[in-house]
Amino acid sequence: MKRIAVLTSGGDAPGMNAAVRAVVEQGAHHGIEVYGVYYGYKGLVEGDFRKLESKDTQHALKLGGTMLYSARFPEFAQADIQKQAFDQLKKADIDALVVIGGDGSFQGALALTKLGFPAIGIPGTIDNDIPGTEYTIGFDTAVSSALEAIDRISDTAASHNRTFVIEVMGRHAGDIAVWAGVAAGADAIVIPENAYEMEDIVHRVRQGRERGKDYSLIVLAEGVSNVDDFVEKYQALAAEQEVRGVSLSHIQRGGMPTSRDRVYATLMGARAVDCLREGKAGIYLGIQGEQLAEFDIIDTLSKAKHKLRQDLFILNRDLTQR
Ligand SMILES: Nc1ncnc2c1ncn2[C@@H]1O[C@H](COP(=O)(O)OP(=O)(O)O)[C@@H](O)[C@H]1O
Ligand SMILES: O=P(O)(O)OC[C@H]1O[C@](O)(COP(=O)(O)O)[C@@H](O)[C@@H]1O
Ligand SMILES: [Mg+2]
Repeated sequence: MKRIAVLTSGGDAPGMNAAVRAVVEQGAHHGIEVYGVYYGYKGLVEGDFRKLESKDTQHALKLGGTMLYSARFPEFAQADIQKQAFDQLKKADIDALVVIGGDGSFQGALALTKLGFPAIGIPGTIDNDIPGTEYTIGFDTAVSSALEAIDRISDTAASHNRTFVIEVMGRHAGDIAVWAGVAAGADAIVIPENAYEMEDIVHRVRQGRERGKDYSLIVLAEGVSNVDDFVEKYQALAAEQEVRGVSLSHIQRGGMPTSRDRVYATLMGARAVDCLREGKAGIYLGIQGEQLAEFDIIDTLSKAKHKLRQDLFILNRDLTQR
């Protein structure tokens, strides 16, 4: 193996750069040239490749976002477009590809592998919504950023004895909401995986106030509802409370990656190169019980479901319920 390429795809996630850097350095360690593909699958089809050296990735390692840029390029689901990418890779004399992204991006990696071009995935998404792996690059930073914002909100919430509903990201997954909510000591966490009754949430918040709490926090996952609609329905049942809603939106997706995101990204970036050298493809990497693990894209992505930490959700519910 002489030359491999790496791309980032889907929503960017803090720590993606650390994974790119590990691919570049592990490649160099084995005498393999590494090319960066710019703008995900769009750049793959257009042949937007540039050789990466240590100096290109050294500083980026600690930065959020992705130095390779990213794109949502739905056209890549089409067979003729995939063939164009295959041809570009062959033309550039590239032997294998590392795809850093989410479940959608892994489908692209699988399509290329089926065409006969070896590709391997690294989970990079703040949502932590990929089956098999307990962890995705960017999740830890996103939770920390959401928590910092919630902590700031709690200062002003306390000063005015208000109830705040804070909408966090996660598309269809409640992981960011659960982790940020537990860490913030939220009065309620509302996620798409679990049904909820608005009356129950109002009741729980009222109980908290009766126990002397100064303010109330409800962490809402975006997959349930947008925050304005939720606040309207909540306020209708809790006329005595002064309620405010805020969506943290893309604030959660930026910023310098935490040490955990950088370390796991580095582990997975290096392992991806090793896997390709061992002839593995059509798989993605992940973490299980703090250890690196490998998952078959076909077997795991379509057949398994991502497991949310329900124990943490239940813990929070028990702590805030009488
Ligand atoms: N079924 C598919 N087949 C091939 N490529 C796909 C498929 N689904 C998504 N992709 C590619 O992966 C990109 C990222 O997917 P997306 O779902 O937006 O984000 P993520 O990878 O973070 O889940 C898409 O824009 C598209 O280029
Ligand atoms: O930035 P966009 O394109 O509006 O997408 C927002 C979505 O992307 C995410 O931030 C990350 O999702 P992916 O990593 O799967 O792309 C989701 O939490 C959110 O629903
Ligand atoms: Mg996704």
